[in-house]
Amino acid sequence: MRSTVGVVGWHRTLRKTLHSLSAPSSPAFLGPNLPDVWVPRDHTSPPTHFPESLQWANGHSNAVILEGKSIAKQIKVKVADEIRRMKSGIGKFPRLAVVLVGDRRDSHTFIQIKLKACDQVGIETVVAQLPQKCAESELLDVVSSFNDETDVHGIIVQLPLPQHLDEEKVINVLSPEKDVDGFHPLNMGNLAIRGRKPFFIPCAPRGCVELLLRHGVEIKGKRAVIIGRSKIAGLPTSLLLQRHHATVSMLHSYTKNPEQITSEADIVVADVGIPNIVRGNWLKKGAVVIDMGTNQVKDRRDHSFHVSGDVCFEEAVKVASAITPVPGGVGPVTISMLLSNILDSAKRSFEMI
Ligand SMILES: NC(=O)C1=CN([C@@H]2O[C@H](COP(=O)(O)OP(=O)(O)OC[C@H]3O[C@@H](n4cnc5c(N)ncnc54)[C@H](OP(=O)(O)O)[C@@H]3O)[C@@H](O)[C@H]2O)C=CC1
Ligand SMILES: Nc1nc(=O)c2c([nH]1)NC[C@@H]1CN(c3ccc(C(=O)N[C@@H](CCC(=O)O)C(=O)O)cc3)C=[N+]21
Repeated sequence: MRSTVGVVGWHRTLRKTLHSLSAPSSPAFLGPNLPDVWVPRDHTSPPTHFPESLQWANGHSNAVILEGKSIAKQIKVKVADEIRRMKSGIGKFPRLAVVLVGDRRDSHTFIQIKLKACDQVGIETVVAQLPQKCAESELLDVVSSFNDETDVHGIIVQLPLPQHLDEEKVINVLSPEKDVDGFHPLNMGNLAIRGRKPFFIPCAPRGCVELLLRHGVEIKGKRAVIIGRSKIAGLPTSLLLQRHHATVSMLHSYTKNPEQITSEADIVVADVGIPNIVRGNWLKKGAVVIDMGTNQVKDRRDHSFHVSGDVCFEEAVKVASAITPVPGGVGPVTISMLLSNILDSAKRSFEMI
């Protein structure tokens, strides 16, 4: 079975020494009134101001730029340190299996970013690459075989899948205990219901909340508007923000007059996939803006690509009190949250937690 799959290979850990920074303790990811078991392990960070990481935008605005790269680096240092201690203590380390179908340019870019990050912290990876036209049964077999491998602690199936494949069927087959993306209905359902505990919280929503907490943005009682309802970002972000006691509205492609709704929001999260859809006049003065959009835009003249967010930054920065840049905002923190989820999964498997 595995012979039909291009297994790119095991990427042995480089265990590069990421210079040690002060070790932050944990924020309560699932909201302030949840039991201690909810508090993620100590490789994530407290709700504290990090003045050194704040930058002030130039021009007409004094919006704080919610920079994600340095936060991601700090989390990576903690994860790498734990993995180093795991390796020297019990001689084991985490392994991630990545399933990549087809040849979408953006998916290949995202996978390269994930593999590099795993390599930096000492997570071993294996990639199963399937052709665009692969049969659904072939994909399901690959996922099932990774479910059965005890030394695989996390599995990600890069989305979106080609249209002929049933995404929900594939995610259903994933073992919820290896579902480090947090997309399995058991994990998503448990995220939705107050008092319940998923094995994993999806990475982009965790990245969004980590950024808000790190920069001291209050979530409780705030009006949050999420534009987009995908299972990767929009839906779980709305679920996580309600667990943090925000009052949440979700907008989608059938929403009429979205700018009316966003202009009442304290926190606006954009997860649409359309460059610059969110304009400055969509925002209330002083709103906090999280731009999850990572759109690869082709330059008409030289055919090169650049990354653009869903928010028109130049306009929004003049209105917002704080805003994430693209690139360098939520994206890198999302990746560090994936590393944190994989480490947690390995620790659970080794009965270290
Ligand atoms: N930074 C990060 O960590 C991450 C970034 N992303 C980025 O976020 C973007 C979206 O990705 P993804 O969620 O996978 O995309 P999807 O296409 O799965 O979802 C897009 C969502 O936007 C909604 N939408 C589409 N058009 C409009 C509109 N005109 N007004 C309001 N809502 C609209 C859709 O509504 P409907 O449901 O009605 O179709 C849908 O819910 C991409 O740029 C992606 O790269 C994604 C995940 C993580
Ligand atoms: N199973 C699955 N899990 C995912 O988590 C998943 C997915 N499928 N499909 C696609 C989306 C998108 N996503 C991003 C992750 C990192 C960046 C990221 O690192 N962005 C960098 C720049 C990236 C670039 O240069 O292209 C930044 O914003 O600075 C962006 C987007 C995860 N997704």
